[in-house]
Amino acid sequence: MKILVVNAGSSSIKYQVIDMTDESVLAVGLVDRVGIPGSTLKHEPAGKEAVVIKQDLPDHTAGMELVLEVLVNPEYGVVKSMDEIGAVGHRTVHGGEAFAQSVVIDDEVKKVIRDCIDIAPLHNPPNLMGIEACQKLMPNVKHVGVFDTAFHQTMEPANYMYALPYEVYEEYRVRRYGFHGTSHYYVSHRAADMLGKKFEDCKIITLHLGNGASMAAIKDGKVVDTSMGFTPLEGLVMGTRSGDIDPGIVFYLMDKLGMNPAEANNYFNKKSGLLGLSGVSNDMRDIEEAANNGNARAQIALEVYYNHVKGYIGNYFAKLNGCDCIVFTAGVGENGIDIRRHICEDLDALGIKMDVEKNKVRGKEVDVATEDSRVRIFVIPTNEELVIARDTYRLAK
Ligand SMILES: Nc1ncnc2c1ncn2[C@@H]1O[C@H](COP(=O)(O)OP(=O)(O)O)[C@@H](O)[C@H]1O
Ligand SMILES: CC(=O)OP(=O)(O)O
Ligand SMILES: [Mg+2]
Repeated sequence: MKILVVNAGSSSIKYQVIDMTDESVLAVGLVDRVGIPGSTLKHEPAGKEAVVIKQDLPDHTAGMELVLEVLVNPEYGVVKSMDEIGAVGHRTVHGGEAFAQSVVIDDEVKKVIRDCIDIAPLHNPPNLMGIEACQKLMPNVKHVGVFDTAFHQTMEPANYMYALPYEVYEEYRVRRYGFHGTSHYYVSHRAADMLGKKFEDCKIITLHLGNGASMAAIKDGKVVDTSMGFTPLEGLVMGTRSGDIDPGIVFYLMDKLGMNPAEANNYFNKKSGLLGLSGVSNDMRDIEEAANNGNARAQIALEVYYNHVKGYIGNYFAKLNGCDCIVFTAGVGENGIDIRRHICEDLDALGIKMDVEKNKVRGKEVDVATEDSRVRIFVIPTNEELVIARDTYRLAK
């Protein structure tokens, strides 16, 4: 069976077609600037040259229509007709407490995703648009929702409850959920393989450092804690998100800058983080370049970034009572050689010692710890699409 995997963001649609007979990737693609003039689709069929199509796409349905056209194109398509696609797997960010597993999407499931829009305003609306566009265009196949929150549902109340009046948990489900679960799941299982141990016997700290960034502490096959919380705003410094701050700042700046709640939400989610601190960019490569050229704000942005990550390593070390390995993944984690080096600097008291020569790698599964490091340091490229395809296949076949 061939599976279409869809990750619909607010102005983008990422997709892959995976043949489950051997899990080979037949095509990957990205539709950019959905709903913004100047939309483009970049389609990369395996073993062939990439195709770029420029065509304005007013909404996600128009974007998905173009994707489906491209997939069956006689020249650069990867299937003869859409009948060859057996099921569609959708990355879905917030599933609240409803899903600890992936599910076949029906009206009930869509209602839960809709109900969570309030608490995932950046992610759930485009996810839902992607699902509805695909259901309209492919009504006869199963659509499976794979939730960022699912893997973290093993957390105990000690780690998922906030010290707020208990009623807000009961009435509004205000608690910590955690995100990027599909990625933490994938890399932690790969890490157990690299350790040569059963997943259930490992203590693992995973660092998903992308544009959005989060960490997880995993023990006995369960997530003990993770850095994102009620929304994907908590935790590490991200491209445009502040991560942990004193919540008092929110009220103070709402007053000083005259922001209403929606404006404040936008401020801490989209104008903060590396972008806000540096004034340069949300992209880590730009920040590093600016810092190397002497930009003091970019340098501070990097130092704050490292500091948050180091803090969580210590936090999770304590919560796990030690750890077998830490795992770097996602765009920055897989490629940021200097970033990884700075994060691991002066952690030898915890038994974390990096071999800086071995660390000079990008996008490969490697152990970059010294021989005598008590804790292994793995670089593991994440593969959320493969996890989504596997779950979709399991539920659809
Ligand atoms: N060679 C590199 N060095 C440092 N950071 C990198 C490198 N390549 C990519 N990145 C960073 O990875 C981030 C994007 O990560 P990614 O996991 O693709 O994000 P997302 O999926 O959240 O869009 C960007 O900040 C980008 O700068
Ligand atoms: C949940 C989340 O932060 O996702 P992303 O990194 O794709 O923004
Ligand atoms: Mg990502």
